[in-house]
Amino acid sequence: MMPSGRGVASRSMAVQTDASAAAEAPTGPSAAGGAAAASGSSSSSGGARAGGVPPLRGLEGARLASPRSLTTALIARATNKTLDELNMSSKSPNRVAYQGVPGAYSEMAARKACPDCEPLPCDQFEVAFQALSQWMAEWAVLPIENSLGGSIHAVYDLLLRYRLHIVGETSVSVNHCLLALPGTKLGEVTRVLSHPQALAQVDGYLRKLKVVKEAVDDTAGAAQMVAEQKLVGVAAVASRRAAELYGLEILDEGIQDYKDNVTRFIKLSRDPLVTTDTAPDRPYKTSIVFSLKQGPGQLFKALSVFALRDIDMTKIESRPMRSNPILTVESGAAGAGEGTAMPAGSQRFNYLFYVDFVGTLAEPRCQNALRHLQESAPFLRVLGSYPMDLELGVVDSDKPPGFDGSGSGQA
Ligand SMILES: O=C(O)C(=O)C[C@]1(C(=O)O)C=C[C@@H](O)C=C1
Repeated sequence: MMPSGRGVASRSMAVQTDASAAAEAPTGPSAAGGAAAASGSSSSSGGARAGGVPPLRGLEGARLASPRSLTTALIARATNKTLDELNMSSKSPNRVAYQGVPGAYSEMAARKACPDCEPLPCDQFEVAFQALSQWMAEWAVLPIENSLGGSIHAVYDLLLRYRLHIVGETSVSVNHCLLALPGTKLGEVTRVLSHPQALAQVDGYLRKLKVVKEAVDDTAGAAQMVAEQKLVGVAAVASRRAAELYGLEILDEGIQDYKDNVTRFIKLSRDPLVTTDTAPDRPYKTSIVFSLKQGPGQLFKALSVFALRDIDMTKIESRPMRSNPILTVESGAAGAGEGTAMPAGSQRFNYLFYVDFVGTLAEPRCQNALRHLQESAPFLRVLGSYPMDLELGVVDSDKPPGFDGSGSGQA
């Protein structure tokens, strides 16, 4: 039940069913600075509904008890009909796609990043990418890393496959609760459902409880399942808001193994955010992905382009290059040094490197660094340049913006 990915980029409202038309990754020439062309997109007005998406109006007009998420199958139908099935306004231009159902941490991040938007629940990460690519949403907000669990690899892989742009980042402080049907005692719980990241974040706690863990698509979805199916002896790891939305009792709170549990989310748009300001009043971050030439020292050379210019690198992540996962070592690629080297013709894995650094594409030193990087990177793509979130986790998941009228975080 883990999210997976495949995708399409389209500029029309026309429905695309063939997800294999994905903007595939690093086969073409370098694309440094590719994000610098179009103008940034923004606008915000109306459309938000308190408490999330209302229940689905079924095909016969019946109202179901709980909201339904956008799925690949729904996307493949006519767009307006799809929105109608989700009981969402087809007139609202400001939808923000997120993975999960109302009460998910991703919904809180979406509300924080796009305060005036209507959250569009999607059942998989990839569906959120598709909703944005196909103009069913104006933004998508997706988790990219967690302070305890690390990177969310599926989102990194999807970033490469879709031609979307990172235009913001935001973070949510994740405070997990153990939720069950009202009247349940902690000792009666034998099975616990949640998102794999959430289960990992409360691993120590659940070990002590000696329960069976079961992964589902999102935390709030787990709560919804326990409530709707009236699962006795089963608990969900989810937010306090999920308990309120689905009528569950909070058996325990703050159960994550480490108190500081923050998830960083990225905000995606079809258009890049362009700044010509070489010294913006708020620091910017730029995210890139690149491959390397063969041979020793290539990663060192690549990263030195930032160090040489005093550019602060905030993150590096390597992922298998799925389109070309195995490299055959070329003759001459082993370097001139003495010692053990891989002989020509032997094979090794091939990687892509995702790097975040502080700076904008308008800054000459960043432009020079990327130009320099192209010398060792046969493939280079800018994923986005965007204002940095400087207050990690300042929005508590117990008090998400848009519910208490106070928060209006920005991304
Ligand atoms: O399941 C949710 O509530 C989500 O929003 C997903 C997600 C994740 O993918 O990491 C987000 C924040 C928490 O770290 C746990 C789960």
